[in-house]
Amino acid sequence: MLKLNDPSLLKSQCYVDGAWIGAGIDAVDNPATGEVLAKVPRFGADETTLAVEAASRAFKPWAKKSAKERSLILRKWFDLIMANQEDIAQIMTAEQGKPLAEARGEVAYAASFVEFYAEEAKRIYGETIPSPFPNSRIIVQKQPVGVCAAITPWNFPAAMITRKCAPGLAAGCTFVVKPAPDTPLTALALVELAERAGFPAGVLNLVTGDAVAIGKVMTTHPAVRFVGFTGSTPVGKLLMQQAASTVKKVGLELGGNAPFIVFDDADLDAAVQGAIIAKYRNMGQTCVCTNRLFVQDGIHDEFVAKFAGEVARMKVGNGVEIGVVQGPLINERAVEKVERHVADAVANGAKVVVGGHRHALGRTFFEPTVLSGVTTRMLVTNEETFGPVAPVYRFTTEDEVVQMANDTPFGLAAYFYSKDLGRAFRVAEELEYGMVGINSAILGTEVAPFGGVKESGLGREGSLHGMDEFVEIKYMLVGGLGV
Ligand SMILES: NC(=O)C1=CN([C@@H]2O[C@H](COP(=O)(O)OP(=O)(O)OC[C@H]3O[C@@H](n4cnc5c(N)ncnc54)[C@H](OP(=O)(O)O)[C@@H]3O)[C@@H](O)[C@H]2O)C=CC1
Ligand SMILES: O=C(O)CCCC(=O)O
Repeated sequence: MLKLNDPSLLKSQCYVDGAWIGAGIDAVDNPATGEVLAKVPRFGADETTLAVEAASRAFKPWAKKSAKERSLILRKWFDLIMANQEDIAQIMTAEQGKPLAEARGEVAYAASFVEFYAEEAKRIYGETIPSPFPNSRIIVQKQPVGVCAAITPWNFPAAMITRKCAPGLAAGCTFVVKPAPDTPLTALALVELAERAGFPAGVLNLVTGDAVAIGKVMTTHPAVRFVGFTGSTPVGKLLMQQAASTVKKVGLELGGNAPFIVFDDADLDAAVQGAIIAKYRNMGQTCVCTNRLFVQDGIHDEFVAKFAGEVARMKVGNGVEIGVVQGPLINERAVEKVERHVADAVANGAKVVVGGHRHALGRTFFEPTVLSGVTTRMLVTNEETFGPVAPVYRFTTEDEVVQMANDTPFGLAAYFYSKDLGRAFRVAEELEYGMVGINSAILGTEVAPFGGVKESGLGREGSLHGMDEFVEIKYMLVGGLGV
């Protein structure tokens, strides 16, 4: 059972127009134990329409508040999230599976977006442009887009919500959020803290339930002006199509197929540590986790031996246990996908260096795995595995590896290790990705623009640029001034 300092953070109702509503129907379970943690409502089109209407009524008064007033409420939300960091982390590990240390880190990461955009709320500046017409002025003003919808995944149950909502709320938008069915409890705890922080009724609403029905309302209701989604590319494409019917803005953070390249001249130990982080964070279940490791001939065997040695030492178990660095995968479907990818690679000639099977703990646990001798004919090359499997490819030249790295419809994150400064700029500029880690395996921070190119998505989250999605630019030409 979950033991929280503040048990009232564990909610099992949805939040619409400032009220907690709905009966608990859909079970949320702990992927490590199978224990049912709570049941949440199964809402559909009708309740989502009510939530959109509430957000629509709340929009004008919220947008008319001064930037400083909105900023202060966001700041209070940040303070409350950090004051309850431990409870939210416990809820997150229980429903999502990531080790407690990672969950605490995600809560702080989630809060950082709220803090950052509380500050940015006061800096949504306009422009004045020298007018080509006599006696006139040109003024450009930024205004909030209106009601926004956010559909979020289970792998980052807190950060994907705040990374979308904080800039929008700061700009004066209102929200309807649909969290993933595996992880609604973290989201509900955040909303409970938002209520305590003082967001007026209707400004932030959350519904759980039938994804297709909820998504349909979010993408077709004329009052919704922006739809933000993080998840798989096929669902992102569907939402984009649906949103076209009323020409909504869309922000999409979709799948990745991140390359991690180690050149002969790399710092070997740093590259091994980087590969561990880039591959096994959240059990390989992040869109920026590396899906393909390319290692140059001269350093290949040494890298594989050191890397596999580290991976073999990883402790697997329930994320609340001390020393555990690899928890369960989100569900058995995810384990089956990982098994399919490993079996396909082995059938086509790859060698299992370490791992390769379901873990002795059973059900949702999979052994952290390293495969060598991987070729581009295998499933792991073309599909996001989203699990703890590191396929290692051998390469010879820089041109060859850049071509292999770019040979995918995806373009979210890429990483490479090299001490050659010329190569660093050359390769970074050639990689067709929205984000590139150079001798670094961590990219996410509230101060930098997170997002992809090609089929990995549209728009950016975080940083100054993350605000662009939530504002419309209005140009005013003021004539007849006589000056
Ligand atoms: N970019 C990323 O961070 C993520 C990528 N993925 C990738 O996707 C694969 C599958 O994972 P999965 O969880 O099924 O991802 P999905 O894209 O199916 O789910 C993400 C979110 O979208 C919702 N959703 C699904 N279909 C619709 C719809 N028609 N309308 C509105 N919302 C919808 C889901 O709700 P519901 O579950 O109720 O359908 C969930 O909240 C993973 O293996 C991974 O490769 C997954 C998660 C995050
Ligand atoms: O997997 C995702 O969609 C979010 C990545 C988390 C991050 O590093 O910001």
